[in-house]
Amino acid sequence: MAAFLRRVARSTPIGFGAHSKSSRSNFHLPLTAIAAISGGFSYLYYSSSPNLVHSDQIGDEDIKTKNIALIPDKWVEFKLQDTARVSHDTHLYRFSFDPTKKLGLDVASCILTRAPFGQDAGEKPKYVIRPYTPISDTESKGYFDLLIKVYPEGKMSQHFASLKPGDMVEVKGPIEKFKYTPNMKKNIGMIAGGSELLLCFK
Ligand SMILES: Cc1cc2nc3c(=O)[nH]c(=O)nc-3n(C[C@H](O)[C@H](O)[C@H](O)COP(=O)(O)OP(=O)(O)OC[C@H]3O[C@@H](n4cnc5c(N)ncnc54)[C@H](O)[C@@H]3O)c2cc1C
Repeated sequence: MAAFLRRVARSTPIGFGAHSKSSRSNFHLPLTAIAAISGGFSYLYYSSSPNLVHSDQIGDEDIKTKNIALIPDKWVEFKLQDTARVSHDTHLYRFSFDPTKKLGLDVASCILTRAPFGQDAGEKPKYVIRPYTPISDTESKGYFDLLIKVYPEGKMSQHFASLKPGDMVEVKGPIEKFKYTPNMKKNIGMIAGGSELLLCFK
């Protein structure tokens, strides 16, 4: 991981090699996008009616006008374009959508992902839901990247590990953890541990 972070700091491209030979599939990890602010998310399981749309079929005119792929109150399906192994237990996942749109996530916000996970007593589908923080530039159009550590018995991370290019993942967001605006504070200190990040402003 240390070597990976050094590469990130130098903005060295990491290739999606496993499924794509195109040099266009290389990508850069912007240092500014590493921050993940946590808090308040417990492990989530939902037994809910699907409120689902595909990212190419977004009908809301306002969302279309803003060229944003996410819809705050709906689960949107995104297609997995490619994956790349970063370490023995950590993988990059690139999801693609309309190349004229941005994902619609600000720095220090995250998304929710969900995957089917059995059935409840009434035989309705249950879902496992987990938050993730895309590491791609918030200005990127047509794709976003997740960096995910796969746990041996992790419900969602094992689901991610099983995905193949072309598979769909349901995403909801943005979940705004902190509204950051450029130059809002003179100094920002950060203390990071796992996915937790404590911000100190002055
Ligand atoms: C705001 C936010 C942003 C985040 N962003 C990211 C991100 O960008 N990338 C990322 O990788 N993670 C991120 N996380 C963490 C992520 O949401 C999940 O918590 C993580 O992926 C693990 O989920 P899981 O379903 O795979 O594991 P879980 O099923 O929740 O398991 C968690 C742990 O318990 C262990 N476990 C599970 N079942 C058992 C069992 N029966 N017996 C013993 N041990 C067991 C698992 O092995 C694992 O170690 C973020 C979290 C937050 C709060």
